[in-house]
Amino acid sequence: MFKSIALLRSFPTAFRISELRPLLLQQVFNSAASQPARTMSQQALSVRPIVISGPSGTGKSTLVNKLLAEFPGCFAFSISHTTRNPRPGEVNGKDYHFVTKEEFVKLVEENGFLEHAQFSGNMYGTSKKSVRDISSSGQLCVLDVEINGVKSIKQSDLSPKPRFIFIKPPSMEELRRRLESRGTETEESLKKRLDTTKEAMDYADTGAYDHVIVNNELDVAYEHLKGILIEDLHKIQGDKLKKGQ
Ligand SMILES: Nc1ncnc2c1ncn2[C@@H]1O[C@H](COP(=O)(O)OP(=O)(O)OP(=O)(O)O)[C@@H](O)[C@H]1O
Repeated sequence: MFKSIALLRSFPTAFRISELRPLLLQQVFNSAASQPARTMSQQALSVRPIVISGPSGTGKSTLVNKLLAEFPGCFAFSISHTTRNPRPGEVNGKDYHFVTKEEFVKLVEENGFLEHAQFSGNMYGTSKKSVRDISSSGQLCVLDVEINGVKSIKQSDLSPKPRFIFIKPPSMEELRRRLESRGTETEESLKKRLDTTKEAMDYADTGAYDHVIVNNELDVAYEHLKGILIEDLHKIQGDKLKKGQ
C-alpha cells in the first residue's frame, strides 16, 4: 500500500532515524538515558519541543546535526512504539517500544499518540508520553515531521507547546540539485519528494509555522535556527551544570 520511504517521511524523525540512522539515535538516546533521576528539591526544567518540517532535501538533517554537534547532550529524539518484532540486537525501550497490537490499539483509543500509521502490516507511532518525558528530562525534543505530522501535532494537546519551524529551500532548482547531489535518490523517489514540495510550501504560506527559515547560505540559516532556540539551550546547559553533567 505504501512505499516505504513515503511512509517513513510521514513520521517524526525519531521514527525515521531509528530506521535509517541508528547511530544517531543511539547517540541521542544514550544521552537521554544517562539522565539521573531528579530529586524533589530540584525544580524541573520543562523544555518546549521543536517540530521541524520542510520539503525533502531542504537541509533539516544538516541543520539539526549542526545543533547536535554544537550542543551535545541538549537534544533528544523520542522513541517510537511499534507492533513489529524486534530485529536481532534491537532493545525494547531503546530502539523502539515494542508492543502488542492490543497494547497499541489501547494507546490509540486513549489518544496517547501524536501520530501513528500502519506500514507493512505493522503499526508505528510516536507517543505523547515519549515526547513529554524528554521535555521534563530537561532536554529539547526534536520532531522532524511531514505536513500531516505537523497538522496532527498542532491539533494535539501536547504540553509544553512545541515551536513549529519550517525550513524553506531557496528555490525548487536548488532543492532538486541538493537532492541529486546527496546521491540517495532514484529517479522515482526524487520525483515523489519533489511532488510533495508544493503542498508543504503552500501549507507554510498559510502561516502554520512560528518560524520560517530559508536555507540558502547554510551558516546564515543555522544562526537563524540557533537564535530561535538559544534561550532554551542556555537554560538546558545551566541545568546540566547544576546537575554536574
Ligand atoms: N544551505 C545549504 N547549501 C547547500 N547544500 C545544502 C545546504 N543545506 C543542506 N545542503 C545539502 O543538501 C542535501 C540535503 O540536505 P538534508 O539531507 O539535510 O535534507 P533534509 O531536509 O533532511 O532531507 P530529508 O527530508 O530527505 O531527510 C545534503 O546533501 C546537504 O549536505
